[in-house]
Parts: sequence; C-alpha cells; structure tokens
Amino acid sequence: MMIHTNNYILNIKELWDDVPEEYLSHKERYENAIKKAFIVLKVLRQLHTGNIQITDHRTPTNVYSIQDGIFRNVNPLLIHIGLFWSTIAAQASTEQQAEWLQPDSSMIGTYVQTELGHGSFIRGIETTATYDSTTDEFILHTPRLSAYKWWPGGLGNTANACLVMAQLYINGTCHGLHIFLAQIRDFDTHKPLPGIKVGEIGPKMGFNTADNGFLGFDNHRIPRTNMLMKNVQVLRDGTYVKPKHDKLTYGSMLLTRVTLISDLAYQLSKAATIAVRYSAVRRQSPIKSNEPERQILDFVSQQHKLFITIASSHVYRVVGLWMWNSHKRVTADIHEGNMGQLPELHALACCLKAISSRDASALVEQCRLACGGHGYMMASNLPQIYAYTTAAVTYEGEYTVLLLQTARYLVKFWRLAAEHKPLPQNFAYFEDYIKKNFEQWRNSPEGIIEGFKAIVAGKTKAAYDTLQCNLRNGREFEEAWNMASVQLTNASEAYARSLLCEVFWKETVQLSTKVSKSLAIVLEQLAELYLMYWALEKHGDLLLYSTISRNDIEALQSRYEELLALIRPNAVGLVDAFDIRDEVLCSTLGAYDGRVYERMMEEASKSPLNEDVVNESFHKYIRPVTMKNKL
Ligand SMILES: CC/C=C\C/C=C\C/C=C\C/C=C\C=C\C(=O)SCCNC(=O)CCNC(=O)[C@H](O)C(C)(C)COP(=O)(O)OP(=O)(O)OC[C@H]1O[C@@H](n2cnc3c(N)ncnc32)[C@H](O)[C@@H]1OP(=O)(O)O
Ligand SMILES: Cc1cc2nc3c(=O)[nH]c(=O)nc-3n(C[C@H](O)[C@H](O)[C@H](O)COP(=O)(O)OP(=O)(O)OC[C@H]3O[C@@H](n4cnc5c(N)ncnc54)[C@H](O)[C@@H]3O)c2cc1C
Repeated sequence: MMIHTNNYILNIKELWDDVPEEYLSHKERYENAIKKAFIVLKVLRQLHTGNIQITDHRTPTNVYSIQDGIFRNVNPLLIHIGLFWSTIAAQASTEQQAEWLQPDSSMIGTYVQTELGHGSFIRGIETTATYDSTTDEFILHTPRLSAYKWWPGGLGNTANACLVMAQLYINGTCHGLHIFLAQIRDFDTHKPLPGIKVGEIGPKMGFNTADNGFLGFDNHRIPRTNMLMKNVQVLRDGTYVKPKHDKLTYGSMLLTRVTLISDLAYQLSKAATIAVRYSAVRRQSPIKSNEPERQILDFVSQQHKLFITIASSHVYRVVGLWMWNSHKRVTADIHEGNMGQLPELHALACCLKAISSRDASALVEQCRLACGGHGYMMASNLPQIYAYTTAAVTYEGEYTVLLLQTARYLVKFWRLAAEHKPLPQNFAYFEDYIKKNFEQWRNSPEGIIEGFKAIVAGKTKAAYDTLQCNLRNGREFEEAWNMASVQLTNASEAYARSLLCEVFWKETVQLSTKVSKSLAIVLEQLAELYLMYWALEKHGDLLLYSTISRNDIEALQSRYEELLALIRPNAVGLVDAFDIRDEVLCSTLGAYDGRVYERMMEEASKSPLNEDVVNESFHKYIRPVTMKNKL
C-alpha cells in the first residue's frame, strides 16, 4: 500500500489527545502512551516489511520525530525500538539474530544495565550470571538490594523480555560483564515469571509516559544460548572464548551516545522554533520612547539568547552526522578484526555526548527564559523539552564521568608529546604548544579554531602537570587522577568545543560550495556566529593560552554584534526551515500561524479547573471561612 506517512500518522485519531496529557494521572499517562505506542509500532513494522511505503521525500526518521508530538514526552517503547533490537543486531551471533530478530516476534524488550547501587561504574554491577554446565543454563541472580536493576525504560509494565548486563561466572571465575537475553513475563498472561520481581519506579522530572522499572532475579534460569555471542562465547563444556576487545560489550552505549547528538540537535531546533517565532509575535516596550512597542526579537540581547540556539542546532546536526559516519566506518573495521580506531571513537563520543547534552539543556532553558512568563506554561512545551533534554546529561553515561573518559585519551597524547614521541597528525598541536610555536592570533574562524586548540593543549598540560605533581608527592595514580579531575574535565570540555568548532566550520565551508550563494552566506554567518560566541564566552581561556589581545577581543565583540544584525532578518526563515510541524511542536507559543494569545486562551479553556463556574471546594473549604468572617 502506498501511503504518505506523515498524513497517515496525523490522521490516526487515537494518536492525538483531546485532553492534554498534563491533566492525566501517572497511571492514565502510561496507559494513554502505551495505547499510542503500539499503534506506532504497528506502523513501523508495516514500514519495515514494506506493507506500507513512504511517498513523501523525507525519510522514516520522520516517523520517529513525529512521535514527539504524539507522546509529547517519550514513547514508552523507545528502548525496545532503539536499544533492545539494535543491541541484538550488534552483539548477537548470526544464529541468535535469525531466531530473535523476527518482525512478528512476541518479545517486547528493554536494556537492563543500571542497578540501584551502580550506574556509572558498571564494573561494580552486582547481578550475576553463573554457568551451570549440568543443565547448560545460566542462573541470573540479584544478591542484594543494591543489585536490583533500576531505571530501564519500558521495564515497569511493558516489557516481557530484556537484555540484562551481568557478571559472568564460570567454575568460580568471574569473566566480567556480559549481556544475556532473559524473558521476564509470560508472553500470554504478561505475569512475571517465577523468580522475577519487577515493577515501576514512580514519577520522574520528565519521561513520565515511559514506565522505567526495577527488576530482581531469584536464581532465574535461562539457556546458555541466551548469552549474546557474536563477540564472545561460552561453549557447552564451560570454555570461555574471549572477545577481541574487552569493551565490545559496551558497544550499545557507544552507539547510543553517537545517536543522541543528532537527537539533541532536533530538540534544540524545536526549542529555537518556539522561542524565535514567539519573539517575532510578542511585542514588549518601544526601543525609542516615541515609537510603538517592538517585536522582542528586535532586542539585541534577545538575539544573543536565541541565535546561538539556531546555530547550535546546526552544529549538532552536522557533528551528529559526522560521528554517525565515523561510527559506521569503525564498525566496519571492527567487523574485519581491526580495533585500532575504537579508542578514538569512544573518546570522541564521550566528550561530544557530554557537551551536546549539557549545551542542549542549557539552551532549551535559555529559550524558555527568552519567552518570559509564557515560557513557563506547560502549553509552551518548553518545560517538557527541557525535562527530556536534561535527562540526557545523566543517562547513557553521566556528564563528568564521560568527560573523564576523554581525559584519559588526551593525557595519553600529552604524555607522548611531553616525552617527545611521535604524535598522530590530529594532535600535532600538542607538540607546537610545548615548543611554544604559537601562531599569531587571527580574528577569523580559522584563527578561533587554532585558539581553541591552544586552549586544549594548555588545559591538558595543566591537568597533566597536576597529575604528575600529585604522583611525585607520593599519591597512587587513581588518587592523583581524582585530585586532578576538575582540570581533567576542563581539558575534555575544551577538546569537545574545539572539535565542534572545527568540524562545523569545515563542513559549512564545504556545503557552501554546493548551495546557492545567498544560502551559503547565511550558513556561513551562522557558523561564524557560533565560533565568535564561544570565543567570547571563553575569552579568559584564550587570554591565558593563546596570543589573543584585548583589542582582538573587542574586535570579536563588534563582529559578533554585526552578525546578530545580519541574521535578524532571516531568523524566522531559519527556524521555519527546520520544518517542524505544529503537531510535533505542540506549543501555543511556536505555532506557524503565530496565533499565540488565541491558542493560549484555547488551551486554558481545557483546564479541568474551568469545568465548573464555581468549584466545589468553594463550598467545602472557602465559604465556611469567608462567610464566618463576614458574620
Ligand atoms: C535509544 C537510541 C535512540 C535514540 C536516542 C534518543 C533518545 C534516547 C532516549 C532515552 C535514553 C534512555 C535510555 C538510557 C539508557 C541508559 O542509560 S543505559 C545505561 C548507560 N550507562 C552508562 O553509560 C554507564 C557509564 N559507564 C561506563 O560506560 C563505564 O563504566 C566507563 C565509565 C566507560 C568505565 O568503564 P570500565 O570501568 O569498564 O572501564 P575501565 O576499566 O576504567 O577502562 C576504561 C578503558 O576502557 C575504554 N572504554 C570504555 N568504554 C569503552 C567503549 N564503549 N568503547 C571502547 N573503549 C571503551 C576506555 O577508553 C579506557 O581505555 P584506556 O584509557 O585505554 O584504559
Ligand atoms: C531518564 C533516564 C532513563 C534511563 N534509562 C535507562 C535504561 O533504559 N537502562 C539503564 O540501564 N539505565 C538507564 N538509566 C540510568 C542511567 O544510565 C544512569 O542514571 C547513569 O548512567 C548515571 O548513573 P548513576 O545514576 O548511578 O549516577 P552516579 O554514577 O551515582 O552519579 C552521581 C554523581 O557522582 C559523580 N560520579 C560518579 N562516578 C564518578 C567518577 N568516577 N568520577 C567523578 N565523579 C563521579 C557523577 O559525576 C554525578 O555527579 C536512565 C536514567 C535516566 C535518568
């Protein structure tokens, strides 16, 4: 059947709420979301099997992005779709995939790793999987309360199967973390299987349409063949066949970190669309006292808050794609047995996931503030976008913990540089910094990129020197590392920013050769604005580590203000170009037609508190007091 997918989904009535979901109870929210999730899943399956086809020019990602409008929050099957299947596809053997990856599978799964006691430090995970060679089974067990799994999306009520991360024991030897497929609920009755204690963890700051859950195993047995065996095997006699790299088990986290960068770009484009369109409609105060009130978008300070959000959305889209292509390349190499590029990919994914999530949540909040009081309304959708975005700072690798992973990589190259050993080309600037081969400052995108590299070198050196000093003072390495950790995370953050600037600028310059001249001008203005913004934000670091002068900073400031003025006439066009439908934006402030106040009033009329002219609490609580006082 040939179907225009967007319209098809938009026309499925059950997917769209009459009552805004904020007015539903915790239970109703889940039930409403799960109803919709299975309609969407059916559409995705039909797309997958070719039973329906897309006829518009866009890609199936549209089906995913339109979900933001359907759920307003999050699809409770996100982990089933995004992590469960992809982990099986990446980590299960060919035979396992043939058995488990059936389009009509009864399994609704989730990814179960985090425990009550351990999230970041996954080597500390306490759930065990002990091989019993007499029955050819693994015994999954939760030894104590802290080992209860806690957080996985969809686990609370929806999933009947899961991929569980547990410590593998064979004949008393621990072989570390491995992934196992476990059925947890009966496929027919949906009741938890014997030996399974499972439930939902309760309301959260966001993600309340997803049933995040807890799970404990009481000596729950699964077949040996349920361990994911593409990269590592346990044979029938209990022989352990090691993987080619001991972190291949962490592959799903790596992939999700890469994917998240693009998802965050999309969240940023939603927030920018709402705030920019609203700022074009909203008038507040004249600029000159004898003039009418101006669109708030004309205030330069408002442009400063918003244009960086537009630019950042482009940065993360471009860098997300760049990382996606790197991931594809490295995965193909790994397939051929070459693990050489994995450490670099991991280091890049860690710092870019950390900084993209932190930037995105800060900028979404900035967009909310830029909408004044109306941005605080749930109907603006900015609070929901913020709650969704800020969760990404924590899940899939917590911010600081990931920055410290990248710091290990930077310190390795600094050590090589300090010992005058050969460096890869992309770290040649470490050697230049040591030899004090400083370039003369240039007030240009290329100059700023060089300046950021000098900051990375300077901060890595400072962290490394502190580390060495701690070691010389007799500290053990881990302790010395912890003592230097503030400086180490600073170095990683700078590294991420230098990558973002360099990749974005180079990709924009390349893209500019392929589009019309007028579009190229706007794209380059946005890219330049991004670099100038961060150069000004980090001017203290530039003064410390590069050859920039006070005069240069003043010139940067002028150019930055010039760019704000140049972008202003295109601001609304730029957010319209994100092409996000009103049904997905779900915002009274950001709709395409600009009917902000009308929509706000329409939404207010849906409040249950407006159902009765006089609420019954008046008779119960207010009147007895106010009337008594009158007497
Ligand atoms: C779903 C996708 C679709 C769309 C996305 C959109 C939205 C998403 C929406 C919702 C998301 C909801 C779900 C969230 C799910 C989760 O959160 S799942 C749980 C995630 N948990 C974590 O991320 C835990 C973080 N911790 C770790 O990753 C590790 O503990 C660690 C911090 C990396 C440390 O590991 P470990 O202790 O084993 O390591 P060390 O012994 O210290 O050795 C470190 C060396 O190992 C190298 N390393 C580490 N990880 C990797 C890797 N993945 N690949 C390659 N190499 C790795 C590291 O470089 C060190 O190397 P060395 O310096 O040479 O020693
Ligand atoms: C919305 C949401 C969805 C989630 N979905 C899933 C899921 O589907 N499946 C799943 O398995 N998990 C899931 N998680 C769990 C998530 O992966 C963890 O919360 C995350 O990995 C952080 O771990 P933690 O909560 O234990 O934080 P902690 O590690 O306890 O962090 C707390 C603080 O300690 C600091 N800290 C910890 N270790 C170090 C260190 N070595 N050095 C310096 N500082 C440190 C951190 O920086 C942080 O400030 C989800 C979480 C959320 C919020």
